[in-house]
Amino acid sequence: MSMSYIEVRHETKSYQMGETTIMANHDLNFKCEQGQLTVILGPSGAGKSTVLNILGGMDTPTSGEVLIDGVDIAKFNEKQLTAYRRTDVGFVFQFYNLIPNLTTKENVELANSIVPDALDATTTLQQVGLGNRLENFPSQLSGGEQQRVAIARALAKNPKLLLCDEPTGALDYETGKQVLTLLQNASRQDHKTVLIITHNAALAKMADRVIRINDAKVRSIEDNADPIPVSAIEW
Ligand SMILES: Nc1ncnc2c1ncn2[C@@H]1O[C@H](COP(=O)(O)OP(=O)(O)OP(=O)(O)O)[C@@H](O)[C@H]1O
Repeated sequence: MSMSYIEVRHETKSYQMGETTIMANHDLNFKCEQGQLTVILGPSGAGKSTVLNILGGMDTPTSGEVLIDGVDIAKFNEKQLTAYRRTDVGFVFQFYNLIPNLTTKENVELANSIVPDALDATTTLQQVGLGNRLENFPSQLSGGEQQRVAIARALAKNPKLLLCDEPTGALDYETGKQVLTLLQNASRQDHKTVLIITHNAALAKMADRVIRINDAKVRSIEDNADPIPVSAIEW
């Protein structure tokens, strides 16, 4: 049997706070398939950001294995983690994290410039509907437009994996849907492995796989045979 793109095995992350141990992730086990969209669903404090940070090479687990394309990144040193974050992962955060004194195009080019197989910045911005906003600064764009720049920036790196932390958290309903459509397309059309973490249960319907976590543990894993296009989801 071939391996999944992501295989998380007995992943635990704990924090020692004086006398008490805080379990942020407690023996997580799950897989994500190449080219699929996976949603990790859970309430605040469930451990979602912790596992996303670990998958993105921004943090390392206390124990367990985190296999990405068959390689255990839990064993990586700082240098290997930096290279992994740089070339293999595109990040989309709740609050965009654009560089304020760079234009839309320059924000994407900056990300582009650090990887070998980058896509053209202008083309990628056109793809997310921002071909007419190339020379604008982030402060001149709406929240939804800024998030689309962030998605273009992530896609332009041409990463294998797209990690999204509450990507619609700061957006209104319709704008959120536009952004989610782009992420769904990234898996369906561009065959990226996409992972979204959210507390919004409505997003479960758009995913190929839904992993519910609560209180630091995986509570259920479900596959959708027929994920619904974002445009048809209501919440
Ligand atoms: N650096 C840290 N030191 C101590 N405890 C931490 C640290 N980071 C996270 N935690 C704790 O781990 C648990 C899980 O946090 P995490 O941020 O992963 O949850 P979450 O599901 O992403 O929540 P939210 O949706 O509110 O961001 C929480 O109890 C949190 O307080």
